[in-house]
Amino acid sequence: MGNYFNTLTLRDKLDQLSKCRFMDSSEFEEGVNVLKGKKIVIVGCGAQGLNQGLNMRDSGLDISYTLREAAIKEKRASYVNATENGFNVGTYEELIPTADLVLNLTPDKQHTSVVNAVMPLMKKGATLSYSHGFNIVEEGMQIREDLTVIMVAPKCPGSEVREEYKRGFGVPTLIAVHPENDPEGKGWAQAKAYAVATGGDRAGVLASSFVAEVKSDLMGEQTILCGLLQTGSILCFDKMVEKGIEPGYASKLIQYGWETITEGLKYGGITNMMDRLSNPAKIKAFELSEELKDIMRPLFQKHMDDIMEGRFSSGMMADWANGDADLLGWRAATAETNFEKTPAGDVEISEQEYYDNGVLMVALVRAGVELAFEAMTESGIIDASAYYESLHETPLIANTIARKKLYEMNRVISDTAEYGCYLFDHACKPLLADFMKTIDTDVIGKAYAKDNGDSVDNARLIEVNAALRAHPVEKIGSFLRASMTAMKPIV
Ligand SMILES: NC(=O)C1=CN([C@@H]2O[C@H](COP(=O)(O)OP(=O)(O)OC[C@H]3O[C@@H](n4cnc5c(N)ncnc54)[C@H](OP(=O)(O)O)[C@@H]3O)[C@@H](O)[C@H]2O)C=CC1
Ligand SMILES: CC(=O)[C@](C)(O)C(=O)O
Ligand SMILES: [Mg+2]
Ligand SMILES: [Mg+2]
Repeated sequence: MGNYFNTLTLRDKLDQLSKCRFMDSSEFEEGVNVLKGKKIVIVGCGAQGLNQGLNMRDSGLDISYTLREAAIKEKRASYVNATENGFNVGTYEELIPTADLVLNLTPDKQHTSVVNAVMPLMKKGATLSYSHGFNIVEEGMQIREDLTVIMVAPKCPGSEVREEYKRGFGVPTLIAVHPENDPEGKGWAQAKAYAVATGGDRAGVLASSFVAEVKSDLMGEQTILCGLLQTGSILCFDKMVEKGIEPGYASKLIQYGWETITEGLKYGGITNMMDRLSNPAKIKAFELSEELKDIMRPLFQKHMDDIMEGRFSSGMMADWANGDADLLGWRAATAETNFEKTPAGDVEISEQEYYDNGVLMVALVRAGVELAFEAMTESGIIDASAYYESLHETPLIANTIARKKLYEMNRVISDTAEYGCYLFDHACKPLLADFMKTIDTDVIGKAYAKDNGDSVDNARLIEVNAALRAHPVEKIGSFLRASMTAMKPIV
């Protein structure tokens, strides 16, 4: 086994990276029928496992969970998750032999051992499914040739896969069939039905590839989605406290601010988020984000290059081999940050105040979304995939921070995402040190007001508005959001 992507010719790499077809809703008219009555066994009842299973059962499918014997014996969280939600739970030997589909929803670091344990028990002609392409692409896992291998990858943290489904919406999802494993030609039909069962078809589905999913997913999670929200939370909090803002207020402004300002993003792209600011504040946010883009662009490109060339994966797998020493150490260090240790204050902050007093946060979101989108599309990832992985998923990650700060984000996202988030954060904080020295409470913690009140230069405002609307993420975004007719507000 080795990195499958690195064995491909450049032509094949580009071909696999460019697999990205936005699927029309008419392609899902069959609903879940292809999977009706099929035995679907989920390995692992964690962030994706539990929440996908709940959605799929509500969609009428036969779902059960198979866990490690130790998890059952010790009644671990995964066992409690499954049984408290009324699911049947069994060992591999009990459930895998009769399974029509086995969904591998265990942590990426466990995939090789899990698949090696499960595969011999799988009946002839069954299907193995993943929600991330890491094991197939970065580790080159070989699957028994009679088995069908598919991927249904929600572009969303597990908890929000369930929350959006309960609202009657869903989350954007990439589906794929592994070209080496589709012996009966049933992969796409099963992947489509699975995407309907999780609610993904209500948000948008891309017919993608294992390669395109893994390279874009690693990039989104390390940079804009988790890395930058972590760095931004810590830097903005420390700056406000340094400048005398009451810590409880500062904590609340950040904890709930990302969620509030990115709701504007989810509904109307960067344009709508920026339009929620006053004209002077919009121009200020634009100028700050232009500066942030210039400072952070090399770091975003480095992450994209490390992911494309396999350096990220080999670095993370070295930590796996070292007992997750870095992951666990960095997780503990995050818990010790002042932002994490300061509860949100008992203070009223209106929806508009989160925008008005969070101009720097708005600037960070614009800079991060555009940089991640640019780095991905410059490296062969198609715009629709880059949109789901940068702009649309940011509010879904922000929902987890609103629940229980960075702790909750890092708990819900995969260990792979968490590891990459810390890598980015460690590099980005020093990179922004000089920039942060120029920052004061006029752009974070207090409402931005120019010296001369709210007048602006019209020519400059027109120039800023045109620049915001001209970015390619806004063009593909308005197309994709047009099909999100079932999108609901989070409150
Ligand atoms: N987290 C997310 O939001 C997203 C994750 N993904 C992908 O989904 C997959 C699952 O990730 P995620 O939900 O985060 O995983 P979690 O860490 O939340 O799930 C852990 C589950 O896997 C079980 N498990 C751990 N190790 C083993 C093992 N060696 N053998 C059998 N079961 C094991 C655990 O059971 P036990 O109680 O025994 O430890 C637990 O049930 C990954 O491929 C990830 O990349 C994709 C999109 C988003
Ligand atoms: C939540 C999600 O999409 C991530 C960030 O890719 C992950 O948790 O791996
Ligand atoms: Mg992801
Ligand atoms: Mg991921």
